[in-house]
Amino acid sequence: MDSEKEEHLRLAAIIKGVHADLRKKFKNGSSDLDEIWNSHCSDQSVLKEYADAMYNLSCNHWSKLPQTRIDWCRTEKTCTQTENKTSQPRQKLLGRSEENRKRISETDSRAASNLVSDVQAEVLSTLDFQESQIEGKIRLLDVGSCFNPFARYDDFLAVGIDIGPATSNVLCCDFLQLETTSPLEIDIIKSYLQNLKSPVTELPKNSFHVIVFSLLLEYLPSPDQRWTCCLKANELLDTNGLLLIITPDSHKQHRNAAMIKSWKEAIESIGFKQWRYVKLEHLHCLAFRKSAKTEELSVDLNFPSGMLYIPQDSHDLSDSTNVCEYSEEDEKFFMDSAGELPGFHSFDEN
Ligand SMILES: C[S@@+](CC[C@H](N)C(=O)[O-])C[C@H]1O[C@@H](n2cnc3c(N)ncnc32)[C@H](O)[C@@H]1O
Repeated sequence: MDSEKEEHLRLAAIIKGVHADLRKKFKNGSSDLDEIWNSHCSDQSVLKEYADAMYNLSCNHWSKLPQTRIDWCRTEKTCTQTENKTSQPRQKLLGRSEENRKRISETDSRAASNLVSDVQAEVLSTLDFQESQIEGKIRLLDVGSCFNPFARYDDFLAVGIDIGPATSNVLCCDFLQLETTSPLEIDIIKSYLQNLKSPVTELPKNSFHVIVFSLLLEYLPSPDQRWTCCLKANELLDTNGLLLIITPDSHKQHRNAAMIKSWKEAIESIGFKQWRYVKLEHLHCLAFRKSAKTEELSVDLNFPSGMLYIPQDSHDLSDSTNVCEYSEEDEKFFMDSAGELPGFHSFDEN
């Protein structure tokens, strides 16, 4: 095994170990979820080791994958309109009305990927847009940001938050504990966000055009925590804002289709409409548009939390006492990701 492959395995083991350890503690039920979570968030050595491993994997290993999750978030029709051949400013895409959503979805299914074709650009140019435009940069909150990969793009005023930041441009914040406060006037939001300091304990409602959960939800051991994150995203998004969820899955699309359907149903029940869905080789990428405020909804907001399940939730870890067991899903994601690296074939070929 060459040294690059060994290093990938070492880093992947750190990530998988933290996920598996949290899941095991949660399933053992020896202490309650809040206690497990608070103790995890105060374990600086584990958070730092995880952050360094994730940063290293993302920048030195996975960035070689043909299409990364960050590219997907930035791509045309997801968030911004790169290489736009239309006369519409890119920010206007976020203000698209629900009427246009259907027409654009048809284009999406034809495209099946995020490639910007002339045909799509033509279709986009014929669309009318809502009056409301976004002035200035797109305000983007990257939850579980690790190293703020969006900071280097001029399109965004990117706020990266994480319980264990890997870089200094990410603010310390536990999204699960974050309080949402009254909305701010539009002309002061920008300077408010630019002047945030660690630790961030509160953010004003309706402040963001885009919220990103990239590989965040599967870090959390309980569906209730995933649910809390989605409810909070609704509160922090402006009307028509986008919630982008990226979750790993190296299986073919149909394998976890029921899970994705369940997520869609759950998230749509709290004031979102699915805007876009793409299955990349190793990832599901989902975009939801905020269509209503949670306080305007009559549904029981605690009802569908179990619908935000992941396959790992149902794995039985009860027999494992000291050893952290990795789920099949974790294993496949990391193996396949490494398999994409230049010079790698498969970990099975030893
Ligand atoms: C798998 S990493 C993903 C990092 C980055 N988003 C990416 O796509 O490469 C998950 C990140 O979520 C962070 N995280 C988990 N729970 C969090 C929470 N409640 N609030 C803020 N960050 C959290 C972890 O510390 C970790 O950095």
